Amino acid sequence: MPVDAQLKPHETIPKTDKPVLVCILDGWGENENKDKFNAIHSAETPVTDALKEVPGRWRTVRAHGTAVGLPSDADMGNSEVGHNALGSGQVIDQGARLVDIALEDGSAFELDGWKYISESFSDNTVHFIGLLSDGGVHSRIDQLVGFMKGAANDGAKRIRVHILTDGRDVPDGTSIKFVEQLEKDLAELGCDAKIASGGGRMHVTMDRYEADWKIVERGWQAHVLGEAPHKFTSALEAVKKLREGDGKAVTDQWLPPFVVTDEDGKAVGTIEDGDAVVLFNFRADRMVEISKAFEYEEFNAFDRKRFPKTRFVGMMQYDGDLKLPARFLVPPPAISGVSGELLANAGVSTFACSETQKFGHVTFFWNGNRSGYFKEALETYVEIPSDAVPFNEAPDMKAREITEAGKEALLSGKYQMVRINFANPDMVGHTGDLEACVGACSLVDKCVKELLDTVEALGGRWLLTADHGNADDMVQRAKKTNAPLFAEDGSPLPLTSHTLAPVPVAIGGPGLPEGIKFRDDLPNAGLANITATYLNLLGFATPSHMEPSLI
Ligand SMILES: O=C(O)[C@@H](CO)OP(=O)(O)O
Ligand SMILES: [Mn+2]
Ligand SMILES: [Mn+2]
Repeated sequence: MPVDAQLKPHETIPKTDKPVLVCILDGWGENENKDKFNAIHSAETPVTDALKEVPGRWRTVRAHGTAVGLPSDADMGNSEVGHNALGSGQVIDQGARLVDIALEDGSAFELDGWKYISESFSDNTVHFIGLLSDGGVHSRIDQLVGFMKGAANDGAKRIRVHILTDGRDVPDGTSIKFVEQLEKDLAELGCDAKIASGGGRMHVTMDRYEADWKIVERGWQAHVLGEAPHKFTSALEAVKKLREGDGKAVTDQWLPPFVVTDEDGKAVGTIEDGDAVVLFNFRADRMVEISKAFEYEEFNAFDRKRFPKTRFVGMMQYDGDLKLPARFLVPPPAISGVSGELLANAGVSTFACSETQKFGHVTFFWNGNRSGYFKEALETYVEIPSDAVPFNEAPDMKAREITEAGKEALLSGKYQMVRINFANPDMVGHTGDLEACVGACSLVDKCVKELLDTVEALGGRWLLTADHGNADDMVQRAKKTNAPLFAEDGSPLPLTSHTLAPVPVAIGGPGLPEGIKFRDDLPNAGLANITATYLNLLGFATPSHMEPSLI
């Protein structure tokens, strides 16, 4: 669809010289389940509760499935698709769906990326590295199998898979079943195909936004060099043993790196000159660093020790600005006409801030998977460094620091738009620790108060929303009855993933003309409808290529 390059003034809402705040509560869903396992419901949230009572200025929107460009309505939302939608105002076919289509119609095997790696099939090894689950947030096992079958059909002699265990988009403990399933699939390929190395996604390879390069270094050592503190002759044994831990059980997300060896202790799948390497995750954020390690000649993040000359591809191109990686299997979604670009063209000054774990969400994903600025002179991006710990151990995260930075930006008078993301409900939600998550949600509610009070005092306008659910349900539930599920010892089975819940959206501020209310003819609105809504708050009309405004 052609996109508008310029914003036009809104017909009735005047531009304001006061700041407009857009605040994202990451992982804050509005869930029907309102028992104690809903950490938001259990938390002290007087501020966000009160917003629900304001007539015509609070509602929910859809944040999962087809409303955000995912293959089906069984797919939970996530930060990538959520922030893409919030930033662009469009429902775009996302990576998961584009890969499905390319596999279904066979086009994936006609494209340049596939031809490039095919040259390694007859004499070298083809390696697949990625997240092993059916979570559908970063990757899917059926897509991995689809590409491995394609490789075997096209003559690949030797396939090695380097697995990152999940337990975050899927329940903890499912790593075992996915390894069993993968081993069965590998045995059916009819070539020499094995799992070669692996580790938990939060500890090995899948770092993001340079929060901790050690994570990527561990992966490099295991996948490429065949070096890890733990060696096993079978991946299944590796996962089972490593979950037992050393006195204290370890969850799938946090398994240490391991290497699979033959009977003589030799790694079965190091990565060598001439090999092909495929990163099979479609989602970008956690693949950027490992892509740099494989692609960049000049590289200082850690000592690679050996830098094999590989035929390297991503499932997609992960960063449109950096053109990283240069080669890929399926072209990524083309996201154009995003709000950041239109606002920069209109001369609007913007401040964006979060902590490391969500920094790229409010910048990179928001801007349609671009890592740069549109007009640097108009944009200030502030990253507050995240702690490098499991976040139930420090559930406050950097919420206070983000609040301070946001208030300072609002009060400075330098910015017309201030964009904030609070990471806590999502990042603490992923730990499955209910108590920590309840505390985190209470704190975020207080931080929201401080920001809204600041906007109120300045006479500005604000919009508060979220990108998908997470903290709103912390327990696994029976499919039919929704009843919480418990382990044999009576402890609740933690839900570490996002949810399918819709998310709240609220608007307000003394600068907002009194009659402005949400319309009632968009019952199925989704996150993409929010973009035009905040553009309206900034005094601009809805661009023709965006989903309709909620007001
Ligand atoms: O941590 C992540 O990578 C995902 C879950 O897989 O969460 P979010 O989409 O909120 O970033
Ligand atoms: Mn998120
Ligand atoms: Mn998340």
